[in-house]
Amino acid sequence: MTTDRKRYWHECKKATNFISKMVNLVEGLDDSYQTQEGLELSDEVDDLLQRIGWEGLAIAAHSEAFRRILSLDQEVDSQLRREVLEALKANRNSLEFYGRVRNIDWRGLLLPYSNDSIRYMSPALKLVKKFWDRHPHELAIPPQGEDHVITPNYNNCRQVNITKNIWNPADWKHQVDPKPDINVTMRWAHVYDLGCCDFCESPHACRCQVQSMPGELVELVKTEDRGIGVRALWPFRKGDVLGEYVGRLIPDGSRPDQTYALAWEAPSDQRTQGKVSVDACYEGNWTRFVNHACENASTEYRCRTFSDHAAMTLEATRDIEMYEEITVDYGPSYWKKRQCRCGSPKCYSAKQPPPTTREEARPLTGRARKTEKNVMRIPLKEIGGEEGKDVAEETLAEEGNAGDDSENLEGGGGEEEVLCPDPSSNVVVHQDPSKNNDGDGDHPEKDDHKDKNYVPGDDSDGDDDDAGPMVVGTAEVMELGD
Ligand SMILES: C[S@@+](CC[C@H](N)C(=O)[O-])C[C@H]1O[C@@H](n2cnc3c(N)ncnc32)[C@H](O)[C@@H]1O
Repeated sequence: MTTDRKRYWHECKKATNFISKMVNLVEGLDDSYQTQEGLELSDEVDDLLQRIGWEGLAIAAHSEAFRRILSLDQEVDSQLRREVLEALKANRNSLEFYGRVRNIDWRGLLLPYSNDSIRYMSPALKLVKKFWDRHPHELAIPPQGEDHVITPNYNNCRQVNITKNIWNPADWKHQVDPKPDINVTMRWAHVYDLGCCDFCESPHACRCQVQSMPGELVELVKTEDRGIGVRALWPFRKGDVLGEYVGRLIPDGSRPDQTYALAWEAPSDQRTQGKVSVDACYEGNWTRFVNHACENASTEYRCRTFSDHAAMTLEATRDIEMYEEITVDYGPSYWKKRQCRCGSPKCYSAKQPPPTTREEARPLTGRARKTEKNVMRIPLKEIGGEEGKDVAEETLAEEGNAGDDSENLEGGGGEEEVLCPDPSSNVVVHQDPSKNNDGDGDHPEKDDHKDKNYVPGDDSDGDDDDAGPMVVGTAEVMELGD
């Protein structure tokens, strides 16, 4: 066994012992806890379990510091312990996301107790079926104080997580240059000169990968006024390649709403300019949720050649602290017709008065409604929704309340999943009945998608869906006409 594996194995063993102790403590089985302090501790643990559940406790159990905090053998300042426990309770969702992105096998720690009726245990084990079968970047943490986990969606379709770009010839069928039948971003396609690998300098397809570990260590959070954003769960360093901006590769100019469209351009070949866009509105990964900052943005997009293709990467331009929101500068042109809310004195939108209400926001972006042709909108009755009501709203939070041993944790009463096929593709998009997010930062119930007349790309409601060009780092996000 390598040292790392050995260390991990020891940590798991310690976490297992810790959980066993906690089970005994909660069940009052261990006499050694029947001291004055033990009784207090058992109350505190009980309280903690009601808030973060056994799953939260099992995730935290992998931390040496946390185990010490709840250890009777250690001299721990009770004030400090209370503060840590309070912080955990307040950040329960972050804790679960952390467990997910770090692949912590918290469930393995709890399974031995699945047949005993330990207090609060059964919701934790049932929870797996719903909450934990989602990719963590298909879920966003709500603002502090709220419990609902948010499922990001766009135009009522869940924003699914993918790991690779999608090239579908159907998206390119009217295209002459490049021709529809070949994915031009691939190195083996030899349509454009994509240069050598940026990392190993190989002129041929190589095995280089964007490191997935640090890149995955982020969580989606609902911001107050900028929709969903991304927060670091790891201290990144300047120069780290955090991830690849992936999505559907579509011809430049083919989608009216460019909120999530990023121009793909290989710097080694001028002919690539303005040809391909990486559109991540429906399929993409966490990088699409990185919000803009006019000043001191922490990352930039770059076009890199590596592995078997040329891709847009998101790279740290300075050190990023753990828990800091990751930002990128979209460039001034993106904000010509949108209102930036970064709050910086050097804000691109500073010349315009910031909208204080949605009403005031309208003139800034008020435009004629446009129809997004290649998105199929399914009438409610076809998807089993209630007449007169938009797509059903259930939140994962209802399913995922660890302290609640209710029936719907099992799955039946939870989320209704509807398939929303994009007619131009083979990819099936899951239509999401839960709360929406269209990037405007408003309460989901009041968002555009509740509006029957909502048309993607319409900015008359001031939510900045589409407007001028967006420049990110060295790349430019396509400007699409009306
Ligand atoms: C690429 S998306 C970023 C993720 C987005 N917040 C979401 O919830 O999906 C870009 C959109 O996010 C919102 N946004 C990002 N940064 C912003 C900022 N500084 N001020 C206002 N809105 C911002 C705008 O609606 C923008 O069109």
